[in-house]
Amino acid sequence: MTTPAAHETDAVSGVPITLDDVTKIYPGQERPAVDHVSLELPAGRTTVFVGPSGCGKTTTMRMINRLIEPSSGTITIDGQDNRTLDADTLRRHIGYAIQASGLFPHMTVAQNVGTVPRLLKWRKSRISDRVDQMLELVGLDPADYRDRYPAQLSGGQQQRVGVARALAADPPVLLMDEPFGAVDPITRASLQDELIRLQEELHKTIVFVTHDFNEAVRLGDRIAVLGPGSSVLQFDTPEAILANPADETVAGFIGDDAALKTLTLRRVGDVDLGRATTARESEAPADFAARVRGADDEWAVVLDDSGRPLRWVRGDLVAGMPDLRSGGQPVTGTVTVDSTLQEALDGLLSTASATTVVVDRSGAYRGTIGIDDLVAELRRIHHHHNDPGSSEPTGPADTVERS
Ligand SMILES: Nc1ncnc2c1ncn2[C@@H]1O[C@H](COP(=O)(O)OP(=O)(O)OP(=O)(O)O)[C@@H](O)[C@H]1O
Repeated sequence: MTTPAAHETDAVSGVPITLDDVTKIYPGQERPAVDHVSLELPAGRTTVFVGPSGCGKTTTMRMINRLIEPSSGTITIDGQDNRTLDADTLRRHIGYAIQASGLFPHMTVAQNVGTVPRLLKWRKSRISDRVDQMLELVGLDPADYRDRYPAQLSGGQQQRVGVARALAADPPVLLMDEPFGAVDPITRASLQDELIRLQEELHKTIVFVTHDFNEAVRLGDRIAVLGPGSSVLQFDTPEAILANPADETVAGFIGDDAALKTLTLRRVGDVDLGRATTARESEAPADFAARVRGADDEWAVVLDDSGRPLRWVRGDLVAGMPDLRSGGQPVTGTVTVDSTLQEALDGLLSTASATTVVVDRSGAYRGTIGIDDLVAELRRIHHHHNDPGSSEPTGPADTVERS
């Protein structure tokens, strides 16, 4: 197995994990909790196990770091059978974060985060530096937090410390068992954003267990939808599962809003932007009116002199306006190229023009997205995943395959 240090300069620091025909029958149980499961988890990617309570997600995950021993089958980590790895090697290679953080209540934040480095007998100064580095990574000021006890932290802060602890020895693999299950929805969303940011930087092989399909869509490069005995009902990119669920059970798990969930996977920058007719507010209405008539636009956009969108004006009313410094309706709900298409949908639902204005990072006008553009994009994605012969590019799904 390659050591974490050897990966430091690589784009991908994670390693592949393979489950080959793995079964777990708990003592005294007739039915296997995990029944002949085979899965290949790609290196440097987040794979989410999602499925109903009791289907065997946790058991499957815990067999990877041997907190649970399989009854039969083989699990390899970077090609090596995990039964041949001693406890220290497993600790060094696999971080583990669980629901409600699992922090030791009698230890400070610093002692909690330093748990695995201490077991690995790192020097004190190295542990201390690493603790500070990890706390900064998860957005907690070391000076403020390292000496607190878990009870002196909010639920979200505890989860951050849990993630910092799991990452402390820089393991290529990170197992996360419903790590954000015990916090409120807003904190949960911000922890999810943080994990996405961390993963963009770290490229670990992450295995993430959740009940929540929305969370799976948000975090997963791949989703394994599991049924009873951890049977793999579907294993694919979130987009492919949403566009083409393998069966009724998977479709039921997705819910009725597959299209809305798909919109969360695409960015505004992925689609061709529309072009509204625009004018600076210092311009004469007559010139603007002529351009709007030429383009046959129902709505047009007035920009300030720095190019930032100010107001929507009705095309047929422009000619009668005394100037462009007032009138019309304020442009609201703008999005940037980094926003999701769902955010664009939210934006356009709040405007009379049913169109969202897209701005760049400085707030200057870039283009528009209308409801027709969103419908066309959804059709394109659906067509791609339901027509194997199609060669149209699919953005995120292709990105996963390429890199
Ligand atoms: N130590 C144990 N002894 C006997 N049966 C167990 C044991 N641990 C789990 N099980 C059983 O194995 C099955 C799978 O449990 P597991 O915790 O892996 O499911 P899960 O999908 O993670 O569930 P949840 O989402 O509710 O956490 C369940 O039926 C559970 O009752």
